[in-house]
Amino acid sequence: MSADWMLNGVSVSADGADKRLLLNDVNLHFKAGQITLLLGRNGAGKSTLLETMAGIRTLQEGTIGLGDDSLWVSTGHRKKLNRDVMLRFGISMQHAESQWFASTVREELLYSLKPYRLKGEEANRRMEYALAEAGLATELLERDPWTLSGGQQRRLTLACLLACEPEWLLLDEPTAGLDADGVRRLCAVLEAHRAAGRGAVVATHDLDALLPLADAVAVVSGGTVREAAAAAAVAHAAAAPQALCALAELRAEAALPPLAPARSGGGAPWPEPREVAAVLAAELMRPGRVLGGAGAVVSGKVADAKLLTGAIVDDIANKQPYTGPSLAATELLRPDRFDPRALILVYLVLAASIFAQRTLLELSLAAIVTMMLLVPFRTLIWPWVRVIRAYAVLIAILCFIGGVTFTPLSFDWTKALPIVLRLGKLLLIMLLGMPMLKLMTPFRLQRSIEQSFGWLSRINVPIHSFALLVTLIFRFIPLLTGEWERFAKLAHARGKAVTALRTVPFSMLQSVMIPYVRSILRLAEQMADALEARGFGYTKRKPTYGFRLRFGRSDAILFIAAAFSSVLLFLIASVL
Ligand SMILES: Nc1ncnc2c1ncn2[C@@H]1O[C@H](COP(=O)(O)OP(=O)(O)OP(=O)(O)O)[C@@H](O)[C@H]1O
Repeated sequence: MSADWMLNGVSVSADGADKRLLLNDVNLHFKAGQITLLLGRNGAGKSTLLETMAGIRTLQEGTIGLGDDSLWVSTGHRKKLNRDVMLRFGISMQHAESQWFASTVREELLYSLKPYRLKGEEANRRMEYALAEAGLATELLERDPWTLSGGQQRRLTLACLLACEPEWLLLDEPTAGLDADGVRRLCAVLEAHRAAGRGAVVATHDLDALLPLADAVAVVSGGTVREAAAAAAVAHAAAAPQALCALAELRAEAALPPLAPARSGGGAPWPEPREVAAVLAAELMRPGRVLGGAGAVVSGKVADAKLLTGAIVDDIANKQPYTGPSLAATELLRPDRFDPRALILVYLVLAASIFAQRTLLELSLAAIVTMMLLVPFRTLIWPWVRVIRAYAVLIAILCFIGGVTFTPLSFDWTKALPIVLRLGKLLLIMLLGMPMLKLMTPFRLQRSIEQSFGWLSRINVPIHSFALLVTLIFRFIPLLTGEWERFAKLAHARGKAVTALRTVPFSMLQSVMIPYVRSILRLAEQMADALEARGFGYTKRKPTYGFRLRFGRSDAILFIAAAFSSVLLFLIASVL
């Protein structure tokens, strides 16, 4: 029998610019020997919850434990993942393809098994067993996972998990893309897993397939989780005694009307699903009330179960207050809010005035003006904090090296000052550029170049090629970093790495570099195909654009604010 998962006061925020809370004060107890379903609308936070349990997301607050062991352990002032806990569970992520990087199915399976340090024979036995359980032929072992069908890839994710024989299965949408046989196999695997005293947490929308299996259901909504029922929120025909028991419990509490006269031709004591759903929703909303025991029941038909669960989820979700950033702030940070031409003009104007500053006082004033202009966009700068800090340290070191004299030992400030001025100006210009990357998409940037300088093509200036090149560079930088983050995620989820999240451990670098380059080339190919489909690269045919940029009111306001600040800085520089 394995141990229970305990989540206490778990909060997680987004990695991105707005840092909004994705999970807020989640308290959950997943029991070993049970299958718990995570239900909720799209975007409710189910995947986030699973990834948090798997240690792929940093905890803002709270603790996660498997039995007596913590997922995160303190080492000095830092927290580190607990490898022992990592080895006890397996996670399959929502999109099967997001977890591939090896060139064959065999290598993928071996990669999952690597942290368990098994002997060759045992590893082979596990691979064969896992493939058979997932219903994949051994001939597929030498195939590239990317060339498998969607359903086969989903089966392979299951095989990768089963090969490791984990105590806990964390599954995100495991039935997506599976055929009927695949679903049957998955259910059989889950039932066997439970029978062995092990546990599973499954995020799903597929109630038809998985609700009949579930022991417990938790409803995720707006980043919080309510235990809809300690036992399955819905029981199927096979669990009728348990279901009847729960129904009786509700009746005993007068939450449901007493046994109704038998319905037409029937004799079944089931109330209408909608009736039960309404009662349950009311019960769940009652302060301090969480349904205990068997919780709630509905007719043996799973279709009815859907109605009930849908009603609960909708009801809870509708009562969640909106906790994201203010709409005005979100609006301002939208990548299509400003015309890229306005942003580039603003940048050039401000950069010129920063370059014109000559003294430390002038530079300080330029810094104040820059900071004031950046306040509304500050959340777009947070992700760069480490880079900024590293650059500031570099300035300090270079200043020290430039200013220090050894005969006699002293510090000559006049020598250090030019370094501060030059690198300080660069820092301010760099800060101004950081939000730009998020405020315009590569495609809009390309449009802006073509719209403004398209006329040059009439005199044979290759402006379209230049615009395309700029777009590709802009698009490729996030692609490189995004792909690296995916590899770091894999290193933690499948490689069981315990280094800081978003980093690949040194020991794994060698095995990751070639797949990384291969993956980038594959993405580049996909991108080239997409561009070609839009008509790029054909000189005789105009590409399809779909929109035309317009210099609007908000662009004008931004430009006026920047121009005013710039003139002010030039004036100060000439007066001082
Ligand atoms: N890295 C991130 N940065 C910002 N927001 C994020 C990030 N990851 C997830 N989110 C947001 O968190 C919310 C929850 O996402 P999650 O993928 O957990 O939902 P879900 O319940 O699994 O949805 P679905 O049923 O569609 O799979 C969504 O609003 C999503 O946009």
